[in-house]
Amino acid sequence: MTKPKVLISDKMDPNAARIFAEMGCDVDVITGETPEQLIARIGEYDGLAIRSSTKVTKEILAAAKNLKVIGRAGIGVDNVDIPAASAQGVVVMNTPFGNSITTAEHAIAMMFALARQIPEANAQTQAGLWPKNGFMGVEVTGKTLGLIGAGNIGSIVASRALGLRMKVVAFDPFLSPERAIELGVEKADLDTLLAKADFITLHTPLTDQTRNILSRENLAKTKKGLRIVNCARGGLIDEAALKEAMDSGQVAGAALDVFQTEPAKESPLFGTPNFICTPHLGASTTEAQVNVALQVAEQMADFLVNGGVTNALNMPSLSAEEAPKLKPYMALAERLGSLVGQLTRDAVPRISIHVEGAAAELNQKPITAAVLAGFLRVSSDTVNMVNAPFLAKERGLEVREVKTEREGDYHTLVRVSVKTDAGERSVAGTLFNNVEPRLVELFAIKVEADLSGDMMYIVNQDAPGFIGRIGTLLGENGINIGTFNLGRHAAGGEAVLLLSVDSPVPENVLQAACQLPGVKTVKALKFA
Ligand SMILES: NC(=O)c1ccc[n+]([C@@H]2O[C@H](COP(=O)([O-])OP(=O)(O)OC[C@H]3O[C@@H](n4cnc5c(N)ncnc54)[C@H](O)[C@@H]3O)[C@@H](O)[C@H]2O)c1
Ligand SMILES: O=C(O)[C@H](O)COP(=O)(O)O
Repeated sequence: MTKPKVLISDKMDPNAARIFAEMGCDVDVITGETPEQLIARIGEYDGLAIRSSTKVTKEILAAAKNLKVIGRAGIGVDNVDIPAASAQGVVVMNTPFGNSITTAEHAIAMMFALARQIPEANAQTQAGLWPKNGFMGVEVTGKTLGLIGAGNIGSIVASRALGLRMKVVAFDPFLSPERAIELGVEKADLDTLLAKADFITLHTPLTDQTRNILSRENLAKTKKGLRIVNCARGGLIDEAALKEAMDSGQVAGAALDVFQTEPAKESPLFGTPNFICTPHLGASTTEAQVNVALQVAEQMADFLVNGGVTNALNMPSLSAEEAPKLKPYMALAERLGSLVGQLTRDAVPRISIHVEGAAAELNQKPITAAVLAGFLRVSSDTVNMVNAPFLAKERGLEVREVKTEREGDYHTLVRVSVKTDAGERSVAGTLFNNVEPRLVELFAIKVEADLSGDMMYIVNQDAPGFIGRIGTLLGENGINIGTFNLGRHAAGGEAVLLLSVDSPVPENVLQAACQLPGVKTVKALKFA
């Protein structure tokens, strides 16, 4: 049997190459190539092991005729076109925890460097200036740290900051009150955090919701003299607005490990007093690099040699016998989880997954994992079916599984219910022809809808003429409706409308839909 061939295209700890070889793969380490060089080479490889430098674009994937798996030795996979990889059947794996401690430590190091102006004091001292009176720092003890994002890295930063006797205020819409108590942090909304924090540190992925979370408007709401640390992703801070806020004195210091454009060879922030930066070094310790290199090589080789799937972002972990039966259920489960996640803004302390009829005969674990992956992926693009149950536990989300073997109205049914402050809300779906996922119930209203692509969710008071008005609004804005699914409790009562649309609905159209008579809620939804 020919050995699988793996290319390591970014600088990686040598343990990765050793493990690939030991586990039966041929491995080449060729780093620093241009996209054109990679396109010319990639066709011969079964596996591609990367960090953040290699951008795995559609063009590279199109040339990767033999590629079966991409392994990211690290957390963020924003340098991989996952939809394109999935469409091509290429599994994308990451190592979700291997560099978390290291990155949290970098954030704390940056905070201290800012508080005591260490880089500039070092530079001036070494230049022979002995600037003894030029640097007056601040203590961190007793200060308030505003944590934006309280996931793996954010939680570690919180624990370290509490150890430094700081107060920690956390903004994370997916942080439950119970988990906040467990972490010892005060859960707050963003405006409260902005008003209270002496230091802010960011630990979220870059998503449509987090892009420019420190915008010009939000920077203006901060306490004067704030110090900011970003070791998560460039794009979370509006860099031009940050420069203005530093020049005006609103922000007393900023430390960035990540930039909107990387490599950041120039920036208006460079040279600004009290601005410090590192070249995306958050994960760069010996310990973290050994962790992620060993883990990515083990996972990828196990997949290429034995077919085992671990930490895949676009594929469930499954045995060969279970796979064909469970696959359509997992697609249904993931969509139901995603629907509930997208429609629930409040903290959710409990999620229940109830399988009924034919679904009750199957292994429920992968179904539950798929629901959790869909639900949690709304808040973090690094969630997969393997790490979702673990993350749910970490975040204090109680997961209940219920089985009813007897059939109800459908021969098979998966129901997902979440407990929120507003009460219990549930959605349910079935499989048509045993393979096609369909939503059949949405918050106690019977509907029938295929959850895919871009969609719009509208709750309105049932009244004549509404469907015409929404159709006209979308038509006038060039948005083509694919399917129209309507459900209501009773004529004239509350009705829900789920529309599939051929293109994303822009914010101004959502706002206009909100203004239509009788409309209570409008939300854009997106499904894989
Ligand atoms: N600088 C580096 O070298 C480096 C190293 C590792 C990770 N990272 C980056 O750090 C970030 C965090 O990683 P992690 O492992 O902690 O991820 P995680 O998924 O464990 O945590 C992310 C947290 O962000 C929260 N979140 C999502 N949307 C939010 C929003 N709109 N507002 C507030 N919070 C929101 C989520 O609920 C979650 O708790 C990622 O972007 C990752 O790529 C950077
Ligand atoms: O998401 C990550 O894991 C970090 O950004 C680390 O990136 P790196 O592997 O390129 O250092």
